[in-house]
Amino acid sequence: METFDTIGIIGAGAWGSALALVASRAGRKAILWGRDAETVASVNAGNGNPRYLPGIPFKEPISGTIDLSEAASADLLLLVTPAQTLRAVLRDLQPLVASGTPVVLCAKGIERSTGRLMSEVLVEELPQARPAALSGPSFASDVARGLPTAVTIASADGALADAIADSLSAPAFRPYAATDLVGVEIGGALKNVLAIGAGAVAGARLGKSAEAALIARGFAEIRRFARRRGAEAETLMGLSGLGDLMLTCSSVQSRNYAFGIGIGEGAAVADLLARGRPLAEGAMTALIARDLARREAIDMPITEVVAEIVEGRLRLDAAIERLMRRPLKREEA
Ligand SMILES: NC(=O)c1ccc[n+]([C@@H]2O[C@H](COP(=O)([O-])OP(=O)(O)OC[C@H]3O[C@@H](n4cnc5c(N)ncnc54)[C@H](O)[C@@H]3O)[C@@H](O)[C@H]2O)c1
Ligand SMILES: O=P(O)(O)OC[C@H](O)CO
Repeated sequence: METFDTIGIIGAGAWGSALALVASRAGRKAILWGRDAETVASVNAGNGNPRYLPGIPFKEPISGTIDLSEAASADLLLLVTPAQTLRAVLRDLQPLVASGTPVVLCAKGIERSTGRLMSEVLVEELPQARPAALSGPSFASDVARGLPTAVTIASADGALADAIADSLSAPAFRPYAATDLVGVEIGGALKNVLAIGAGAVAGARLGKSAEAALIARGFAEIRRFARRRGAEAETLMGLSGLGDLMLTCSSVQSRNYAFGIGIGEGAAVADLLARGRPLAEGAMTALIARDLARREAIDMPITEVVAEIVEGRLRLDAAIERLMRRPLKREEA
């Protein structure tokens, strides 16, 4: 099996830092690239990442750098900047990455301007890379603290997925390898939309029954969308799908669920989206998924109302009424 001794992590936010800790715990040399010199200096001084993971000590060695070429020369790259920044980051990486380098996409989203999945953006901008994705129920702060976590690592090349899983496996971090890259990406991206919806229902105190109904029917939408993209139904029943829905749609630790709670409590979406707020990628994904669903005639009524709420064009009570008044149908459809 291939082994990857040095791992370059691109993006020194919460998830990038947590994954750098994982790589180090797995016995690899972890090179964490960040654009913020202060954060990088803090990591190198052994003071952790107080901006994104406050109060969590970094006990394992991580080499921080603001030099992209240093991280880009690693045996394996993890790309951990937000979804909408991926293309720009890949363009910077393009001249620095050796042919055949495996690149693991860790952002959970879809590109707004093109509707492309992260792996599609990767193929366009970094054709010399071997694509993979990491997804599943995993809060950065849990992982950084060393709490037990399981994720999926997917690549169309099963041997590569196995090798990446092996290289990142640590006592409290258990990766499962998979080959359905598209299914894993879709599960990770679209669960954030439902987390906003479930959070809104919780914030408005509409009851746990309503939350469960929204998650189950929203999950049917995700599976419909994934099927259309050629994903395997089984994939969505795994960690990057059902597993991540269970986590993200039930915990205030989730930025997307917390964003939804804010909406349900009556906060203005513009205020919740203001700069400096924690990243709630589902807000962007809702708009993209709604547009793609319309274009491809995929029935996604919950995604549709979440998008309209995020746009400030629909109130939560009107959204619920619209969903409840839809014509009755067979559950499996
Ligand atoms: N935080 C989690 O628990 C978690 C878990 C799983 C997956 N993810 C996914 O990981 C991705 C990153 O999330 P995060 O939690 O680390 O976000 P974050 O907000 O904590 O950090 C984002 C990082 O990206 C950097 N960044 C932003 N724009 C950039 C650009 N244009 N060029 C270079 N760097 C840029 C920021 O400086 C910051 O270091 C998201 O897609 C998220 O869905 C996060
Ligand atoms: O904080 P969130 O909502 O971005 O969720 C983080 C992870 O995706 C959970 O698996």
